[in-house]
Amino acid sequence: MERGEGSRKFPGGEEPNTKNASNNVTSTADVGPSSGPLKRGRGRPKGSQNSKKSKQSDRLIKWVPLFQGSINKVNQETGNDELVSSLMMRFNAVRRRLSQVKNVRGEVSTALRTFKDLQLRTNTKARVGSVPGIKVGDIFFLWGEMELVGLHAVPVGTNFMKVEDSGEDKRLAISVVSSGKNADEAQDPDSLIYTGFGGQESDQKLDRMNLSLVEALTKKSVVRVIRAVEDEKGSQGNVYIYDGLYSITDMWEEKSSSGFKVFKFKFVRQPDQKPAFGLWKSIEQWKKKLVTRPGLVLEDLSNGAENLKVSLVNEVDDEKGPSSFSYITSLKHPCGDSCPCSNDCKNKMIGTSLKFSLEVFKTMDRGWGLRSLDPIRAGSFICEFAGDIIQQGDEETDDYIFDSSRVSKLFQWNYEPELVGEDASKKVSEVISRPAIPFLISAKKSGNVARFMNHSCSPNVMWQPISREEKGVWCIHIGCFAIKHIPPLMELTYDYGAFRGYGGKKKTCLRRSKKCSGSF
Ligand SMILES: C[S@@+](CC[C@H](N)C(=O)[O-])C[C@H]1O[C@@H](n2cnc3c(N)ncnc32)[C@H](O)[C@@H]1O
Repeated sequence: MERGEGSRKFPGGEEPNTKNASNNVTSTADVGPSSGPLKRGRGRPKGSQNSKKSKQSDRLIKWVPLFQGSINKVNQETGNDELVSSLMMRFNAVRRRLSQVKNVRGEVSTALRTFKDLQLRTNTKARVGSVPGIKVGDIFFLWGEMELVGLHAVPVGTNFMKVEDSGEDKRLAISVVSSGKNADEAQDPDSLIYTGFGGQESDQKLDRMNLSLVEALTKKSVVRVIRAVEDEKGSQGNVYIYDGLYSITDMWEEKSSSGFKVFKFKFVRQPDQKPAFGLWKSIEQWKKKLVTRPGLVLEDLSNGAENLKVSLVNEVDDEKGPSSFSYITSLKHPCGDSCPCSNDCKNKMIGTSLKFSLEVFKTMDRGWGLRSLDPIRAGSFICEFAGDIIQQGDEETDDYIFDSSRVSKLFQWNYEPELVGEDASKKVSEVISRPAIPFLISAKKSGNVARFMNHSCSPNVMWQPISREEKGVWCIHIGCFAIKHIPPLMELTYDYGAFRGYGGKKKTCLRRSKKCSGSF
């Protein structure tokens, strides 16, 4: 089978040509832990640390990086969640790393500029139907990410593959991106009217992409639909939502506003798929207050303390809220107030305000949890951990402890150093630094949204403790960063960690992810 239109092939070892590379733009706001001035790690090449920032930014990208997903033949066929999330994580790590170095023109690269040049080698097999490892509702910020995992291989429009039919080669549509620009595409979460390819300067023709859609209609073959929506948090670009499988049920011709013939295709969503784009539409309506948020208990749990409202929602039972606590927005140190640097911190990694609309919600079996109404891009800063720094001793009976010795698990962002001209023999890692002096924070009496984050053995966020001296005072900040793209309303969870420096009893994990270790 061949890949559909728009796929690019680069022979092994060959330096890819940048000319055809095109991509959507990305925001530079979410450069994540790997870009901050606090990067540390084993094996980091000299000059890449913060203190040597100038040397790092002197480094040039001299060739166009080629991202190889390293998907073997078996994985091309079967795929799985772990493979997809590892690919996406590595890809985003490279994207962020590229935003820290100079490009061939000698300018400090922005994700926008360099990413246009980042070539992908995807060996993922073109297929009809769902793609292993990709779930309905998964989000992407670049069409290149969709290409990488084999979901959709062209920047816009229809992706098709060649199929043999009674000895004849035909093209069959396998996925489409609906831009949502036509009113018909944007409104109904269960169907859409999709306009064929071409028609801007002449009549549309029934060939290639359009013919592949006709073939899918005739064969009653399912087509993957990706809905594009504007990325409100990014400066430019789209978020792409995988909305599951659709069937084409009808097609007809119309005259466009410019008077040319266009083909229209009616797509209907297959039943029994979890809501994806539909959920986004609901959130839009809740935010605009066109519809009341079901289960809303409180509009703002922070009572104005946060820059954005933190809603409290219970769609599970009658509980009216968590046990009482004081809402604070930063860490309280034992003697004196918060760290003096919290308001004028030069550290870009950690902001003091919320960037995403967060919601505390009642889970089925793990008390209250935290999620976002906005999509969160991998690497984004989410919030700080607020609470009281406490002495060892009281933590055994405290469910709201942040134990710095438990977050020291190795976590790597930069998996492909050679792509950005770094020494591949020395594994560059974005190891979470363990502060010299372990500490405990309790968010039992005072805390912020972070106190509601539950544990998962397959987490989507991680905490980065940062300690440094500022104005003669030893300051600690704990920043929470997304390690994956997180769709709206997906619970935010982190790995509480297996190692407990201060003792404590184990609890049974009820999250039951595929990699669940049973307890935390
Ligand atoms: C920091 S609190 C999280 C918020 C808490 N769910 C609440 O209602 O306030 C930690 C506590 O939540 C519960 N919890 C968190 N993750 C869990 C999991 N994966 N399975 C079972 N209980 C969990 C445990 O009771 C744990 O001690």
